[in-house]
Amino acid sequence: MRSAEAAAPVALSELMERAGQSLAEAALRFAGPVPALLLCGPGNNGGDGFVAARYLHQREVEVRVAALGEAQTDLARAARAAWGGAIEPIEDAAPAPLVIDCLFGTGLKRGLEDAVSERLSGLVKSAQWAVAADLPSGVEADSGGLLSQVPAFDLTVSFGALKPAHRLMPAMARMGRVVLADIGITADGPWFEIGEPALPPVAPDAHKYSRGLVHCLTGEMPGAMALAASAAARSGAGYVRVSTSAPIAGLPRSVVQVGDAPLADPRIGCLLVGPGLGKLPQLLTLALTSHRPKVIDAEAIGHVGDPARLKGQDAVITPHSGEFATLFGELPGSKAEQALAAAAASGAVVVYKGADTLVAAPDGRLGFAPPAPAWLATAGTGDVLAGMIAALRARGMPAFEAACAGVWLHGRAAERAGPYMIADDLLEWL
Ligand SMILES: NC(=O)C1=CN([C@@H]2O[C@H](COP(=O)(O)OP(=O)(O)OC[C@H]3O[C@@H](n4cnc5c(N)ncnc54)[C@H](O)[C@@H]3O)[C@@H](O)[C@H]2O)[C@@H](O)CC1
Ligand SMILES: Nc1ncnc2c1ncn2[C@@H]1O[C@H](COP(=O)(O)OP(=O)(O)O)[C@@H](O)[C@H]1O
Repeated sequence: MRSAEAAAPVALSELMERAGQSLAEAALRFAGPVPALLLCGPGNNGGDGFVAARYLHQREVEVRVAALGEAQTDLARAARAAWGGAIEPIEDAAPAPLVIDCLFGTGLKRGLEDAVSERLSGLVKSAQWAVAADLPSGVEADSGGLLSQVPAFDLTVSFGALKPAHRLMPAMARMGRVVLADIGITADGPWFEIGEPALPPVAPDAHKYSRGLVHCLTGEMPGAMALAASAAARSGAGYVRVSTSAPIAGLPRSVVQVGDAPLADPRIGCLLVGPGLGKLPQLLTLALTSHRPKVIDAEAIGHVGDPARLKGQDAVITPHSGEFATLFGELPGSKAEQALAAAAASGAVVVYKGADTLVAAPDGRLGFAPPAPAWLATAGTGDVLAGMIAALRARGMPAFEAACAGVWLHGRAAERAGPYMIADDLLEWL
């Protein structure tokens, strides 16, 4: 973000003007012309607040401004002077129906003082609408951590680009709706928000093998693999084959159940191992003898042991936090940094699941999932995701793109399936 700012073709004062105007417009559209209280901090986040106050006043909204100390940057000082209206000390500020938090943004270095964070929380709780400028004050921009108590906002207006905290827990749960205001700069980092994927078209001369063969290795709990294999079949694979020692109930009839099959079969577009595997590490070892692309999920992740075993395997791994810790131990840094370190250590694309799923590639690319419904937190949804990614991989998408596409489609399917869905229902919405 800071490098984007430095490279921006427009003056910083103009960026602040645009940020403040966007904030005012977004708050007005969201809350309507109700009396507003802007809380302005000492840095440029506070400067955005003074600009927004000026715009709201021009739009005939009743505005009050409360400041935390004096402005500390030239830009903020200029914005404060241009406001020209009264400024109350934050300790004395009375509540208002609309509270706009411009205390701190990306420059926050430590938690807010207790008295300030309590004041902020009190004003936010008593407001009808609470809006945060760029980031709620107390949120650490890069990690998504909370440096002090952060109340729940209804709307967060991010300037120029989303920051990691907009997509990482616990911060993302405090932001309400997040909107991105275009202020004329673009992010230039290696990370991005995963968007709707462009899926490979079905070629006019396609046949079932060219559309992608997913081969699944079943373990001790065939139900989990039934979910994963069904998801692969519903995600456009031309052929889904399950090797199993006993017939699995509940699989679509189009999914072929076999005994042993050679894993070196060049028609295999993706091998899937893990869902329902149980205590059968030998099946992972078998999968790793194949040179075909693979998705490694669930218990199979725990059987890897040394992440370096995955080097050269062309693998996507899909751990939740417990499986991640089993394979990689306690890594330092934010969830994003941990996922990137894990991808580098294993050479695999890492789908680090949870309420804030992200996808990391060994080359440093990092995709943050858009928010998905919390009702995905139900048994078997991870199996469905693994099957979806395996199908997309078999259809020819590269590992990172297939993982990102699977995550995006999974979240949207859950939205359509509704709050009382079970993992089986998700299959109907792929
Ligand atoms: N990056 C960009 O391109 C743009 C940024 N803008 C705004 O500028 C913000 C960043 O501005 P700044 O870098 O000035 O940072 P902030 O406004 O977030 O605050 C930083 C200031 O607060 C002090 N500080 C940090 N933590 C504190 C604490 N706990 N208690 C007391 N003081 C503390 C710092 O020493 C510094 O003086 C963004 O979040 C955004 O709102 C916009 O003006 C538009 C353009
Ligand atoms: N609170 C949540 N909000 C959004 N998605 C969630 C939440 N909790 C879990 N998920 C998603 O649900 C899926 C659960 O997968 P996993 O933990 O492997 O479950 P299982 O092993 O039972 O299939 C993952 O895709 C994860 O990202």
